[in-house]
Amino acid sequence: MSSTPRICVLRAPGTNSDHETCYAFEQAGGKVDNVHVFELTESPERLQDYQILCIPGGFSYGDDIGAGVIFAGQIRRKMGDLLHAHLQRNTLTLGICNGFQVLLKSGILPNGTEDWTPGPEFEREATLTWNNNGKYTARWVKMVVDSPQNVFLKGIETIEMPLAHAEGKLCVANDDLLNSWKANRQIAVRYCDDSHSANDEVLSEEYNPNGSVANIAGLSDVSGRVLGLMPHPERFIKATHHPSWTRRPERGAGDGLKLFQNAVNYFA
Ligand SMILES: NC(=O)CC[C@H](N)C(=O)O
Repeated sequence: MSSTPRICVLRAPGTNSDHETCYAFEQAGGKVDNVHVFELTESPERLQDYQILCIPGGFSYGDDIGAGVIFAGQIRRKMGDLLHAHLQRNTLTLGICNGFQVLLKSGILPNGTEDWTPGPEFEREATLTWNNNGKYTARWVKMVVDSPQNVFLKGIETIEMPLAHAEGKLCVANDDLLNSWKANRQIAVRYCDDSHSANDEVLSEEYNPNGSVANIAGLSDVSGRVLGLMPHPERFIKATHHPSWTRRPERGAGDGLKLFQNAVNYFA
């Protein structure tokens, strides 16, 4: 395997964060292609060329019938075997915001590399739905890492990033699912308060803007090779992206770059 991983940033009609996401992976030292989903459905074998697959943020298919639902259906029906083979290899998969919605609504999360099977039918026990405030909400949030085995989150304990979404509230069908995520360390990141504490008690809108169950901002699969998160690491690539940068000592790279560097360095 090459020491410089090839990265497929997969976009659909309505995706809007693909260029920033490509830039983030490039800054981390990866070799990136910005690929339209139809290119992959026409030439499925292309996915074998990549070590990292990333579904970036945006409004794929206009969020019609629920954010990420149509793109997720495309993945299950038209690219299922391809994705299954990708997950089985020693690859990484990242979904940011709309990408997380796609991973969850296709079942790639929480099932991940171990248990995901493609096909038209599947039982979904978790979803991302409308924020408690009923509005598209854009603001910076603080998070604590709860899944240190996830490749993307290696060495990160707390992190700040901006979020920007309408359908970011994670809901689960039952407590058993939540408990299994805890047992398997699948809760990747949680929204937290200024003292960086977060447990299952849902924090106020100031800290957990969508009202996600157990303050969950992102999920990992069991292997730690798949990550989906609502906030946008690609929007904190430089220290000066932070809204308080003039009052902070940090210069150079922003903390969001670490996720992309961790992914690229996994193949070094
Ligand atoms: N930034 C994004 O990817 C937004 C995701 C989706 N369109 C939503 O509003 O929920």
